[in-house]
Amino acid sequence: MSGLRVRARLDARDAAFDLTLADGEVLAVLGPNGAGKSTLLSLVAGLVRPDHGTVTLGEAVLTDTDAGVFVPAHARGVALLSQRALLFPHLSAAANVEFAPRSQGRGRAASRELARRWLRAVDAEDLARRRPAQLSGGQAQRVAIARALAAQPRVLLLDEPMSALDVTAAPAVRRLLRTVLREQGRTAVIVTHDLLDALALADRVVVVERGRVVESGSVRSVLTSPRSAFGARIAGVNLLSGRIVEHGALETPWGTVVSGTEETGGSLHAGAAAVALFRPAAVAVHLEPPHASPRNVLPVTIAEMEVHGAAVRVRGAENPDGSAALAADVTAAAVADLDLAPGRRVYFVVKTQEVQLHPALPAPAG
Ligand SMILES: Nc1ncnc2c1ncn2[C@@H]1O[C@H](COP(=O)(O)OP(=O)(O)OP(=O)(O)O)[C@@H](O)[C@H]1O
Repeated sequence: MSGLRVRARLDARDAAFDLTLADGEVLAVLGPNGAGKSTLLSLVAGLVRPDHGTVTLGEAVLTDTDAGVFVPAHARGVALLSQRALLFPHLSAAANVEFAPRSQGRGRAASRELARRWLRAVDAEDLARRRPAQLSGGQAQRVAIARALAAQPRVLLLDEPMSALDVTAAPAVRRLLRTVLREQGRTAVIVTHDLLDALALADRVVVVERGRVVESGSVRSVLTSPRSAFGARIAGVNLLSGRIVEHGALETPWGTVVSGTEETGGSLHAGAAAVALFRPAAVAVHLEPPHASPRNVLPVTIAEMEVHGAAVRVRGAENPDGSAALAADVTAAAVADLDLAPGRRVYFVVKTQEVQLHPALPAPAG
């Protein structure tokens, strides 16, 4: 047996999980509030004991209720990173990172060297002497990532690691996590509310509802053919699939070219299979194509309109490849001003910086 396997029931929280994770796989866990996502991480981390079941990591049995096995959290080879960097407030950043190897019995000099290496890896070397109170949220989270990695965990668990960061700090942490998770081939489980994070960071996604895994597959498959209520709700993101034709530009099979920004640091080369994602709220609807650049102008025939929260969601006809129609969220005033109605030919206009380009993911595993 390799990888992580969880088969556990926790009755007090009405949770019953059965899932496996291959070595080197990154799994994103999505689901509504209170669905049991954190509970799943707690079961793996050894923070809660299931009423019944097993948690295994490769050959190691971490939990086995029948056999009376429950390896304590610190001895599991599992690191948990939460929303807020839980650094020791009285220790410097460097001492926080050193703590992990020290508590595993490494010598002082070796621990110090490891801490330096990991702080450098998260681009926080110059913060080494600062106390947590002197760090911004994003800086503290980078130090917390260094501390988690310095423990050399076999599995990294991340509980909404970007949700407490402001919008300016989140991209750097997301880029760092992308390096840590995707390029270093780590085994990891990331709980997130953000589908775009799932897409940027994970190989596979599971949707958790009421303490159960209700859907599992590639992020794209969950996006394009959701089978759970939550999957359908989160699929409210526009997605176009195609190939990169030049840096920062994707062409769909029917010849539409969309420009966007790549958060992955320029790894998408011409010919690469990719997806472009943008939120309906980022789309403006025009009756004539605007001339201002840099903007994407997508001709659309309105198929339907529906009230969507405080906005009106305007949906185009299905794309030529049968993928979900593009959607725009506009104000009711705009609907009236532009006289929008089904059948009308309009232009969906979206700024380049609102479009995220990502590599297309491989087919779902299992
Ligand atoms: N420490 C706890 N003790 C008892 N019940 C808990 C505890 N933590 C969570 N629960 C309950 O377990 C259920 C699952 O909660 P959990 O925190 O795992 O959900 P979640 O999917 O992580 O939610 P959120 O997205 O809101 O963080 C909820 O009904 C919650 O009230």
